[in-house]
Amino acid sequence: MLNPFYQIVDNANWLPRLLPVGLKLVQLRIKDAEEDEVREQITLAQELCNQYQTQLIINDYWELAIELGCDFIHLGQEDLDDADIGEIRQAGLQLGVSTHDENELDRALDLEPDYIALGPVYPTILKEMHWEPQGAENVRRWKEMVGHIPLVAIGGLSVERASEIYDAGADTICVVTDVLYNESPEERLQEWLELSIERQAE
Ligand SMILES: Cc1ncc(COP(=O)(O)OP(=O)(O)O)c(N)n1
Ligand SMILES: Cc1nc(C(=O)O)sc1CCOP(=O)(O)O
Ligand SMILES: [Mg+2]
Repeated sequence: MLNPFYQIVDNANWLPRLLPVGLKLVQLRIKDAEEDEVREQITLAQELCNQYQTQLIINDYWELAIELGCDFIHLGQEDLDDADIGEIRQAGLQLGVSTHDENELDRALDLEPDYIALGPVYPTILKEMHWEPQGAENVRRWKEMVGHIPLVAIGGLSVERASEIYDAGADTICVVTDVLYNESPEERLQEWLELSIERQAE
């Protein structure tokens, strides 16, 4: 089962701050870096996540993830164009896939992924998106369509917006800025963890 709270970080240096608070599911999402730098970052993230028994998911770099013995990757639709899914599965990696519309969802479902992400649920300031915000209504629709596959909601989510999105059917909520751009990332993460523990108890 995926943890109900999922944090994306852009650098493994966040991990010594966030893992001691109790973060159990984290994605390393590095953009615009040399391969050696990414390799170092993944290795550091693996060491730290192992210490805290936290699930590490590598974004984009599926070949490095295989080389370094990672066990979970996240790929978007453009990443899928270049990825060798057979090699990824052969290496035993779990796979999460992004979706933004029903065509993308069909493609993702064919891959029998370990989770499906839907975004952007709300407007995000992190990156330019070509899709209108999905809203709680599409989270509900996606959950009906993905069935037993865990559904990850991403994009513009905050502690204040979380209950509506969990209620709509998201199994896990993934964020970047709500924690990392907060005045106190550790305190904001603590709020998320308390909320998600309450959800798990329900
Ligand atoms: C959990 C989660 N959902 C969606 C994404 C976005 O992936 P992608 O569309 O490949 O875009 P980039 O993140 O690579 O810019 C994600 N990373 N994680
Ligand atoms: C990386 C990413 N992918 C998205 C998608 O919809 O596929 S939304 C997103 C950014 C999420 O950041 P924040 O929580 O700060 O809005
Ligand atoms: Mg990607």
